[in-house]
Amino acid sequence: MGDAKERLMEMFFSEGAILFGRFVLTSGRESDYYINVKRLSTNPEALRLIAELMAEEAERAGISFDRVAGPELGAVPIATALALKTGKPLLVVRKKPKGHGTGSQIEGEVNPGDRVLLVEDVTTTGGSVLRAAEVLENAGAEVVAISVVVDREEGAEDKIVEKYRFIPLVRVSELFARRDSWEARG
Ligand SMILES: O=P(O)(O)OC[C@H]1O[C@H](OP(=O)(O)OP(=O)(O)O)[C@H](O)[C@@H]1O
Ligand SMILES: O=C(O)c1cc(=O)[nH]c(=O)[nH]1
Repeated sequence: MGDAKERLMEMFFSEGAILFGRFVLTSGRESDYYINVKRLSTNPEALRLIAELMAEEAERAGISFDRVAGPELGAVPIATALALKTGKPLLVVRKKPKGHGTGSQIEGEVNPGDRVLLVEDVTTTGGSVLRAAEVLENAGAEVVAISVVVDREEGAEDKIVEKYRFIPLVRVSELFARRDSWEARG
C-alpha cells in the first residue's frame, strides 16, 4: 500500500493532474485548483495503481462485492480497470437515461440484491456519486461502499458516510502537503 500510494501521489504532479487557476466545478462552486484525474486514468501505470489500491483497500475494510460500478464519465476507466483486477462484472451509470434504444441509465447486468462497489474519480460535494448510488439502488442493488481516487475535503465525506462506507485513496490535503517538496525538485 505504502509504495503504491506514494507512487500514485507522485504521479499527480509528474502527470500534470493538479492545475492551478480559476475553475468552475460541476456543482457550480468555484475553485482555484482542479484535480484532473483523467490524466491518471488514461495513464496505464497510474490506472493500474488506482485499481490495485482500490482492490486492496476494499479487502482491508472487509468489503465484499459482486459488481463494480462507475458513473459516467470520469469513473468509467477506473471501474473498468477494477473489474479487470477483481474479476467482478462492470456497471456503468449514465448521468441521464439513454434517450433512445434501451433507454437505460445503467449499462451492464444489475440484479436485485447485487452488492456493488461504486467508484468515483473525484468527490467535491459528493452529489454526483450519490446520484449514481440512488440510480443503482432504484435498480435493486445494494451499494456496499464508495471508493474515490481523490476527495477534495469539501463536504462529500460527511454526506456519503451518512449512508455508505467511504474509501478515499488520497485526500487533497495529502497532495498539498507534498506540493512544496515536489516543486523544490525543480
Ligand atoms: O462531488 P461533486 O460535487 O459531484 O463533483 C465531482 C464530480 O465532478 C466531476 O464530474 P464532471 O461532472 O466534471 O463529469 P465528467 O466525469 O463527465 O467529466 C467528477 O468526475 C465527479 O463526478
Ligand atoms: O467538483 C468538480 O467538478 C471537480 C473538481 C476537481 O478537482 N476535479 C474534477 O474533475 N471535478
